[in-house]
Amino acid sequence: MQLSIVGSGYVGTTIAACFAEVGHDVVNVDIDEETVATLNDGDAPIHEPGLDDLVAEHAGDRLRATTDYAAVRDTDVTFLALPTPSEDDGHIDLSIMKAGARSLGATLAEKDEPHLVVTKSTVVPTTTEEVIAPILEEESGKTLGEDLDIGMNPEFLREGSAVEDFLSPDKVVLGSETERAAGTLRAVFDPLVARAEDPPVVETGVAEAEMIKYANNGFLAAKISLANDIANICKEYDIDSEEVLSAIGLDHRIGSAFLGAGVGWGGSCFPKDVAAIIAAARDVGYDPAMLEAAVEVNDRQPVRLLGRLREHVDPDGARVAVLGLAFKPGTDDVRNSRAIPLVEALLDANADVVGYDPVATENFRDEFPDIEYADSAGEALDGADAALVVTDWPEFADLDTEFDAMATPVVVDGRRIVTRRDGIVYESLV
Ligand SMILES: NC(=O)C1=CN([C@@H]2O[C@H](COP(=O)(O)OP(=O)(O)OC[C@H]3O[C@@H](n4cnc5c(N)ncnc54)[C@H](O)[C@@H]3O)[C@@H](O)[C@H]2O)C=CC1
Ligand SMILES: O=C(O)[C@H]1O[C@H](OP(=O)(O)OP(=O)(O)OC[C@H]2O[C@@H](n3ccc(=O)[nH]c3=O)[C@H](O)[C@@H]2O)[C@H](O)[C@@H](O)[C@@H]1O
Repeated sequence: MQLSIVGSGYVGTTIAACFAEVGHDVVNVDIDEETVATLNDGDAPIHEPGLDDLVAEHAGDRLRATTDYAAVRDTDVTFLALPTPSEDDGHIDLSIMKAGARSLGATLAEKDEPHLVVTKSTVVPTTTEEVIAPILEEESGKTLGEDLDIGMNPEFLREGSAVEDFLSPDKVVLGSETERAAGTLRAVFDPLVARAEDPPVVETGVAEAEMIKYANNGFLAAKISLANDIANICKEYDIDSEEVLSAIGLDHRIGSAFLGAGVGWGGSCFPKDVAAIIAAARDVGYDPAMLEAAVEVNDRQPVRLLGRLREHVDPDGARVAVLGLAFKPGTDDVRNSRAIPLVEALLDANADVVGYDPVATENFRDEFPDIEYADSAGEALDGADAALVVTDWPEFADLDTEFDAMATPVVVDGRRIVTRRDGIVYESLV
């Protein structure tokens, strides 16, 4: 089929390359000329394992990119994969989605045949039907259910495993309100579902599909926060939280995934999506106490980590190595990294901060240009009065003699990743 995707970032580029891989012809529309040029050169504008190879294979053939929205007129289906950031008060910011829908609608005014527009972005319930669809109708002159259809297909890929997650999904969620839209969505996903050996395909309403995404992210974030709540109790009783959490994970009703206790969750989506659904719930008169508690526990973890540090070292004037700047291992993305509130608090306490991350240093330097950065963990630890481990990069598990170069070997581990114990003061957050 002929597909178009508006927005070629983490999601738009990943799904474009994967849709091309399963046999569709795909055109990405993006306002960023560098992104478009990079894609057309056969390179991926974002770095994800396996993505470069897919883009290189299909660019110029089944995959192309342009800044010109008119390209969507030669396609049957358009996916909107645009940013949906947070407003200051946590509400979803739909301004980019609205702008994209306006441009898309204006372009569709010139197309006679019916067209399906699918929300791929994470949007709060009723957005597609009550915000996007009216803009599309107004700009295109088309009528919903006649020569215009809408759908909603939430994305569950994780950064660092985006291609694998999209090509081998746990589930495919297809939200639609007409049989024609449902049939077109099925046709788009049939080759992927066949290739992935038939994952469950959930066919549901548009608003249900929007809510499934928030429920998925909200539940995962809350599961981590509950693990942290339990781990914090264990810590106060000097009980090994890892023993406790790995044991409960054996209960098939709980499962071991996302029980990793530590300094908490960050990234480009959990914080914004949990905040957005809390705000959307309050807008309709419901106070989501569990989701609010998940945020509260999460916000406390960096504070608790600094408290553990203060038990051993006064940060005022101390040289503190911050190991791990990315929001999670396997990515250079620092959006809402837990290192951000920690570095802010250390600087407020007049600490001398040196940061290290295997791949995220340059992105973190954009946020904190005035702190020192090291090219290795060993260099960061050399002469340091304390170390804070914030991201669970596998290489940190192998650190050993590097700690001997510290001025005072105090290691406060926010992710239970460091294995060395003898000859250092080791303090784990949980
Ligand atoms: N990043 C992730 O891991 C996941 C993100 N999502 C959701 O997918 C949506 C997109 O997120 P990302 O791909 O991470 O965003 P991104 O920020 O990586 O990419 C967005 C792209 O849209 C382009 N753009 C902005 N305004 C535009 C316009 N008016 N017309 C055309 N292109 C425009 C930007 O140039 C950029 O290339 C969000 O709703 C997000 O919550 C869902 C699952 C996973
Ligand atoms: O909507 C999105 O953008 C995506 O958000 C998350 O994916 P992502 O943010 O890439 O990363 P995760 O692997 O989920 O980790 C999120 C945060 O939770 C933390 N985490 C994760 C797992 C765990 O056990 N403990 C824990 O603290 C990580 O360090 C990280 O800061 C979801 O896992 C994806 O399904 C979803 O599509």
